[in-house]
Amino acid sequence: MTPAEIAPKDRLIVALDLPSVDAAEATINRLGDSVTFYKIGYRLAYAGGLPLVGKLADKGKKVFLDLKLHDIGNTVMQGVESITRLGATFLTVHAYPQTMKGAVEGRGNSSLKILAVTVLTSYNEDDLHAAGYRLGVSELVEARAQQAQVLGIDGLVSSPEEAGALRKIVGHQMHLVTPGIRPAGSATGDQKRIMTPGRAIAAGADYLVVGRPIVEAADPKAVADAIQAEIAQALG
Ligand SMILES: O=C(O)c1cc(=O)[nH]c(=O)n1[C@@H]1O[C@H](COP(=O)(O)O)[C@@H](O)[C@H]1O
Repeated sequence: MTPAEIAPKDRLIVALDLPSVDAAEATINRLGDSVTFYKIGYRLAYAGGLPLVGKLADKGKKVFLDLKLHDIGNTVMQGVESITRLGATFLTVHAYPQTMKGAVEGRGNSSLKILAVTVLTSYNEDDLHAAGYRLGVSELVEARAQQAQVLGIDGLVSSPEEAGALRKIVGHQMHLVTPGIRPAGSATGDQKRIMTPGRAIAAGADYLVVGRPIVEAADPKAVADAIQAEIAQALG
């Protein structure tokens, strides 16, 4: 599917960063038909949430399984091979060459798409430096994107701040998935490289990942609907 073919509604991915399967199912029910794409990450996956991947897929929803794998290549390959049977659409790995190579091998010809996390959206230049990196944020994001493309990775996770530059590097061959989304006026939390939904879409993002602004809202559906409207408006 080319980016232009992704329906505006399907571009919002709601991060179900909730403490239990019951809490996740309550949020999914409140969001109803508004939301078609969910992300399951550490918090829910390690709280018994993995079977929810298949359950949501059976209901016609798409699932982004955000496990951010990183290990020796063989272990990543075997883990991803197991994950291909869960019914997820996207799976994250960290954008290290051995890890990405293992993930692509493990994914094989299955329908699972591998997303490489370039530089986490909670990191700025100082955080990268403290972690021992020589490159700045944009240089490291772009270098990793180039490696990911050569290795056959399906998509990239970055902040929307890098989406424009990434689009120039990878064209429309790879999905660009951007967390670090904050509707105007909402709390930033630990995110450092952020944009509003409309600006992220205008910058070239295909999919927006939104967690706390929706799942911690008094009315999650109202916030999700407003973000969907902002996405549709930005797409014109
Ligand atoms: O891979 C991710 O989804 C991810 C990558 C990244 O660089 N930054 C990032 O925030 N995420 C995830 O995206 C979600 C963002 O959540 P909120 O900050 O609550 O909107 C969380 O589930 C993060 O784990």
